[in-house]
Amino acid sequence: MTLLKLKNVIKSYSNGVNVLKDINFSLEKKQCLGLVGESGCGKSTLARCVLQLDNIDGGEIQFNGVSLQDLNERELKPHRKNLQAVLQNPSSSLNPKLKIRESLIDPYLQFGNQACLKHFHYTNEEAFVTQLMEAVELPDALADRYPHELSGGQKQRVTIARAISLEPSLIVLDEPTSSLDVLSQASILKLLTGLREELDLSYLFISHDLSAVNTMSQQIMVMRDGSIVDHFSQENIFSEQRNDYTKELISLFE
Ligand SMILES: Nc1ncnc2c1ncn2[C@@H]1O[C@H](COP(=O)(O)OP(=O)(O)OP(=O)(O)O)[C@@H](O)[C@H]1O
Repeated sequence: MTLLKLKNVIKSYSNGVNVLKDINFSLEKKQCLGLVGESGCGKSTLARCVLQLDNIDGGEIQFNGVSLQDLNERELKPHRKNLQAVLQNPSSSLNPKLKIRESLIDPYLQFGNQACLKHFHYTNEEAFVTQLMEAVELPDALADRYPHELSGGQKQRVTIARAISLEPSLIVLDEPTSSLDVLSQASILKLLTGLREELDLSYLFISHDLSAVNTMSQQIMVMRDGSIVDHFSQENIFSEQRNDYTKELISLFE
């Protein structure tokens, strides 16, 4: 079943840059759709538009069968709990003044009454935080620390725990590992794959790194200058039919 569908999406910035040019794709439930492209091609803009943090200038963004682009903030609220993000820099995603446990409980306090949780169970704040820390394989004791007392990889695990806490249908992963060292990158990608299967999540996984996208995604799209120039199933990545730009990206990781 289709979870997210973009139809003829266009977006320009006020400086006249046409960042998104007629974007069309669908993301099926419980799948990971990878989006790869070089710096400046429009990936983060697309992420912000899908997350309803930025408006589009034309086209349609359907999420769970509902067109989101014309909804006001009050109408969007029930969809926001199902639409979460893990971004590049975990330090800027976490409030430095809040202990980890306070950051982890915050989404539940905002949206909990609308959440229909199947995997996590809310009995009290402490037990809920313990379940989340366990899910992202972090020691419970770290929940009483502040973000600056954690490593980059640990902080990213916390932002993942926050993102999964309401069991959303979609998580937009925008370069989730690019601020981490190679070992932490691999373990975060493994963790994300496990969580997707365990919690029936869907991911839009955005990266400049085709190798990372290839390990995570069932479907892969290649973006260049604001357009999707190639779109294929992961098993067809090495097919002769790939376009020249995709082949160029492949040659970088072979
Ligand atoms: N708020 C803005 N106002 C004007 N132009 C912008 C704005 N945000 C991004 N741009 C421009 O839009 C284009 C796409 O930017 P975007 O951040 O979406 O690219 P990206 O593929 O995510 O790049 P990176 O991988 O470096 O983050 C760039 O030319 C950028 O300079």
